[in-house]
Amino acid sequence: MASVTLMKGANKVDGSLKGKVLDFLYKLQEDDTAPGLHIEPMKTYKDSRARTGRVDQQFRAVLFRLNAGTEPHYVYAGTFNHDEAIKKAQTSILTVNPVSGIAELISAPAEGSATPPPAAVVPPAATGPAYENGLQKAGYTPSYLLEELGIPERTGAAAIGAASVEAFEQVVTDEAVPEWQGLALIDLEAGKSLPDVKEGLGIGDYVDDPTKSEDEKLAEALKHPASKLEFTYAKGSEDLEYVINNESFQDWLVFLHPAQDQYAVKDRNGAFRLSGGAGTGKTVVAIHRAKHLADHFPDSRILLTTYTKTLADSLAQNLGRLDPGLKQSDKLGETAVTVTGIDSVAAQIWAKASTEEQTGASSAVLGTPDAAATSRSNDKEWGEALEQVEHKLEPALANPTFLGQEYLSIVLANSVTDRDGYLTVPRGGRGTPLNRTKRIEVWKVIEAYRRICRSKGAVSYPELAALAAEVLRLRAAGGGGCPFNHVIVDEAQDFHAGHWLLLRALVAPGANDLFIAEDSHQRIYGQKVPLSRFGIQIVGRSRRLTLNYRTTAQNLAFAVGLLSGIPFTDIEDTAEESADYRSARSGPTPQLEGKESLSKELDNAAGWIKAWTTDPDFAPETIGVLVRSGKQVDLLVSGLLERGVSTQKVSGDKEAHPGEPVVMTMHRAKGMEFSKVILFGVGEANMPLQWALKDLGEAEKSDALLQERSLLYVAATRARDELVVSWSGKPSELLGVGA
Ligand SMILES: Nc1ncnc2c1ncn2[C@@H]1O[C@H](COP(=O)(O)OP(=O)(O)OP(=O)(O)O)[C@@H](O)[C@H]1O
Repeated sequence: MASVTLMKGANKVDGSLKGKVLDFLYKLQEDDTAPGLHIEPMKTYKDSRARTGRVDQQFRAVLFRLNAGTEPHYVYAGTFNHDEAIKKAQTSILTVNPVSGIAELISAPAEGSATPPPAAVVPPAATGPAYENGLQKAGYTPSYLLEELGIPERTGAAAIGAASVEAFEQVVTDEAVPEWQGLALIDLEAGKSLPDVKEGLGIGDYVDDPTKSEDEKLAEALKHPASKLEFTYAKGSEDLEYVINNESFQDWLVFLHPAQDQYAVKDRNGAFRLSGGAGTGKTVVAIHRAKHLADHFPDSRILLTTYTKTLADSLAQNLGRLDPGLKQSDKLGETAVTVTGIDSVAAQIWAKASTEEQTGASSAVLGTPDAAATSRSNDKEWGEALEQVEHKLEPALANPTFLGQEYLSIVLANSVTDRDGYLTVPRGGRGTPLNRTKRIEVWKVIEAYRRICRSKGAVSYPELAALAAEVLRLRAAGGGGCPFNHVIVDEAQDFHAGHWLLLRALVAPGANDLFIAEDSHQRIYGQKVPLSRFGIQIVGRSRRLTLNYRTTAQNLAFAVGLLSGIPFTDIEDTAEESADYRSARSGPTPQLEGKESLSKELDNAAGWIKAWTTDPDFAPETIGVLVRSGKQVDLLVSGLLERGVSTQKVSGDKEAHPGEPVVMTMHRAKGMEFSKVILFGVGEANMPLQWALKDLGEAEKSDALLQERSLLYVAATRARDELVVSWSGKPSELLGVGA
């Protein structure tokens, strides 16, 4: 028997070779002395542990053999063409970094060669705009980086000497530079302090233990949190299969950043909030946390929830990928992980409540015992209420946006059921002040709204959430307990007061009760409401992720630029930063293209899609064309078809099929990602949507504008590799590019 650790990239072999690699590794685990494996040491080597093994006639596996326990342990570094494998085995060294204690595979120049490893090459000089290197600015020197972190002086010098963003990225993403070193340099360059960088990577004071053999030290180092960025231990044959069969873009299933890992597994003594820019892995952490809690508390009932059904379906699918054996259940309150959208949770609780519970909840929330709740109301009923009631409200108050927000954030959030209650309830946090006379007028409309909805047997989604919360509250007060032990929320920035009431009622306050992943910059629905109002205390229990795994540094810079200078606050009203988001990937600069007519803009989009899809290996469905409104989706699909480009419209719960680029609204693209993205129609007429701002008061208008900006940020951050932004006529003011 032998045990095996796999290195990142182990899965990056051609599909046809995967089966052979797996066979080789199974046999290695069973018996490393089996003759068919041809495990051979190198004649010349830099590391005496280096071996190659025979995968087939042409391909060899590169391995490092450790004697650190009762059975041999192999670190598998990948499968390569015969000659390449020999060279890699001869020139690579598996070692423990003497300063950080992290395991790393480094390359040494081949015997007799004077060529230094790539990181020593001085990167090209700046070609783009003036670049201020954060390492230079902070006064770091190569010797300091070596002393404090163990980053070789040659790498440190190259990073400090980088004179452009591209040159810096070339250094930190160089294959010869261990991943943890690249990430540490990216963090330091972005201005993170050295102690924070060390903490983020789990680097403490490493002390060499002379009583241990070198192999024992290596085996220990492989367990360091930052070693897990590149090395993963395969427990048995199932683990081997899992890693090797992984698609290349699903590295997150196995290789977590130490910060991500920590947020996934650390016990919390109450609610906890994880924030972070788009693509920093909040969803990845939420999924890992669900699995971690299920593994560690096998008798518990866990809810993983988010804003929409589509996103919930994708969470369920990815949780299934992470752990195919994990019990998932659609039934609320089963010992399992339930993955479902928050509105569906509310609907299920209400539907299953007893008549007595429904009557009690309806009286407490709506002031009437008979909320039938058989259908859903929407904004239309506000229009009807305004028509039915004689009121003296000015246009800024007499509109569905203001009234809907007031109703949700003040009336429902505080279970106000009558006029006196409304006249005395505190309205802190609402932008538009209301004196007593105005409150009386507003209440008249609210009463009419409630009456109209009741006559239709309808409740709104927020009402349903508040009703479900009250059902649970009544049940818990009667000794019935809460349906869940742990609740994990993704995309929490869009949750409204009704949702927060429900979340609080779904799980009792206590250890690991609520884990909240959110990004205030991506709030595109609803109102921000302080969580403390709902008995959820996260002040001081909040952390941020800043490394973007999804998009290139160029796309990220563009997206973050959309937010710069605009103040954002998080769920607890604390200023939210965006300046320090960063990416370790590089790609083309986003293209901003204004055309004189819609027809020309369509020509342009068709041109991009045709160019991208000429490569037969490129999957067309990884192109996303995103627009502001549903109307534009239809226009685009037919306009592109006229130009010989067939696309698919994706809306609602519909899933995209392979073979065609996807056209959808920016709202629908929330939480998704594409290789290439065109943001189409980002002109003055479409963004911000003028009709959505009509008649709004100052506070509501500025919030609506903020949400339009966030929507553009959400849309721009869907692109992994390439981004094109186009418009016809004048550009949107949100782009800040001038006419
Ligand atoms: N440790 C990791 N290794 C490799 N890829 C990762 C890692 N963490 C995240 N990713 C990838 O980065 C992308 C973004 O991750 P994720 O969707 O979790 O981010 P997010 O913060 O939830 O983004 P958004 O807020 O935009 O929805 C995904 O493609 C994911 O696979």
